Amino acid sequence: MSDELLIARDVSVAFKIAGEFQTALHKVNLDIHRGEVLALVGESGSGKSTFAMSIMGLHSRDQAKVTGSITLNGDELVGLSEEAFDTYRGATVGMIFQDPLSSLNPLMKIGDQIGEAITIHQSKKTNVHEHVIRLLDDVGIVNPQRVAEAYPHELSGGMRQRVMIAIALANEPDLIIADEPTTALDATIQAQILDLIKDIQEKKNAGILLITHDLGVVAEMADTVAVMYAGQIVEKASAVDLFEHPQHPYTRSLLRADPSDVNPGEELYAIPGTVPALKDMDHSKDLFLKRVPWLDVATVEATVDEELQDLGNGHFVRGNAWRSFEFIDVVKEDSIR
Ligand SMILES: Nc1ncnc2c1ncn2[C@@H]1O[C@H](COP(=O)(O)OP(=O)(O)OP(=O)(O)O)[C@@H](O)[C@H]1O
Ligand code: NI
Repeated sequence: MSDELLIARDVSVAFKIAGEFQTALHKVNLDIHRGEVLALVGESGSGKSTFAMSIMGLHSRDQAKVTGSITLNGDELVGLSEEAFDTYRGATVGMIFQDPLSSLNPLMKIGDQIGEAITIHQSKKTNVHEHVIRLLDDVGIVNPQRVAEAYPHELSGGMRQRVMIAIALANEPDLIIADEPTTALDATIQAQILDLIKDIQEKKNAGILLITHDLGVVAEMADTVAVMYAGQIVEKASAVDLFEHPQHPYTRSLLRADPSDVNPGEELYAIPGTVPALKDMDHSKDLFLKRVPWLDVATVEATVDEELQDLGNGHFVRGNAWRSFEFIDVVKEDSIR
């Protein structure tokens, strides 16, 4: 497809822990098209940020081994030198993180920081100030002249996140990676920032990789959803399909455990157990089976297919082992247990 922006194929990442490489990400395949918002969801420790960091070349060369292929606009990123990544980062990919305060320089005026982001990647130094003001205006900052003169600590959390977005947009990137962009913000501010990101995606036709724990955010923002568990994609589908016809037990469990979906007085479903430690991740097994109490694990010890199964309509799911079982809906399961 011609509007293909990011193509990740068999991307694996291993971290050197106590002298040994341990797999944190196992053969991830994902595509992001221009103008598409792809949400990557999964519990803490499932490997979401590890994937994002491999797109941005932020893994340490000695401590992490990245394999497979990631192309952006057709250019291969895996194996690029630090220097090559420096120029490409910010120019082609913009990043928005959870905590803007730690990414901003406390000693530098906002306007200068945005200006620096622009000048690093553009040879023309003319009218940097004008460009800075326009960017601040673009992200909905009402008094851009004044904010350009301010220091980070003088701004609220929501304003700082707007500034980070302005920096991410400074060079009109094709892809924006937003890793928990609103987790640290109040609900009202969160909604404003999400609107802003949505607006940018529409106006600039940028592709967005949105990493979040919040399924409400996914429902509102995402075109496509990829569900990650223990370093693997276990399911991916259009957002509508995923919410209406979740297949993998992990996806079903996540949906069931969504706090925004629970009625007052109702107990929230908690997925039993935890994501396995890296050393315990045998990717030839369905690593989630242990955490589905209503399946008889002993009889489902079968290995699972490496490839995601194509259910049609862009809906993919991993693993056949659990499918031969009469699957009891997670919701009903509560009353059975
Ligand atoms: N630099 C590193 N060295 C060693 N292990 C790491 C490193 N970075 C991540 N890991 C491990 O890789 C796994 C995946 O971590 P990652 O941060 O990608 O998860 P995540 O899905 O982004 O979680 P969260 O939702 O908490 O941000 C975890 O077990 C983590 O401890
Ligand atoms: Ni993360």
